[in-house]
Amino acid sequence: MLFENEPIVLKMKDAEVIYFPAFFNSSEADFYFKSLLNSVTWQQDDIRIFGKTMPQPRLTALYANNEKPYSYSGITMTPQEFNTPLSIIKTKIESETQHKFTTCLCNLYRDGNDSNGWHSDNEKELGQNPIIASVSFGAARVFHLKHRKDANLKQKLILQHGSLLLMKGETQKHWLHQVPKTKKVIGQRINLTFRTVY
Ligand SMILES: O=C(O)CCC(=O)C(=O)O
Ligand SMILES: [Fe+2]
Repeated sequence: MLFENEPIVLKMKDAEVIYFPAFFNSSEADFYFKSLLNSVTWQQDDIRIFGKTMPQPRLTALYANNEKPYSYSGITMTPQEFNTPLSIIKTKIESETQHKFTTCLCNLYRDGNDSNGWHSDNEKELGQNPIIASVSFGAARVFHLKHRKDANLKQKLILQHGSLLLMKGETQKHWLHQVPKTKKVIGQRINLTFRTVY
């Protein structure tokens, strides 16, 4: 199809969200899915929520081109150096966004029971109005956004294999996002969130 990778700018109050459904073509996306599944050092950390310790409901890994750690949900992750596939993907995203990223938080959702609860990427070390570039490979998953103050304002997207989602401007300040569990029988999904950690 001719315009399949035209970016979709979501009409959202207090937010700037842009979705590229086919940022990678299907053979590139297949290649990166397999190569990241094998090359990323996936681990399951314990998180603290409301004073309770529990295993995170997905596997994660942190990569960066500096030594700065990243902390969220009561855990502090120390980065490893970027591997080859992550570096290539980072360069392609930097050329699209005209923004330099330092860090990539990788998520592996093993099946529909893995998830990412309501949060915003508003950690201090990301600075004000951070740009977050989120790449998805593998099983398509639902992604919800909801406004912090106005319960009527919601968005639902299906993040496709090979897609890119950009969240910028005041999105993190005014909106929360999540990847809910699903009862559907689905395969693994890899998500990469590129960030700049100051
Ligand atoms: O898996 C996703 O699409 C979202 C990941 C996310 O929100 C995060 O890592 O902060
Ligand atoms: Fe997030």
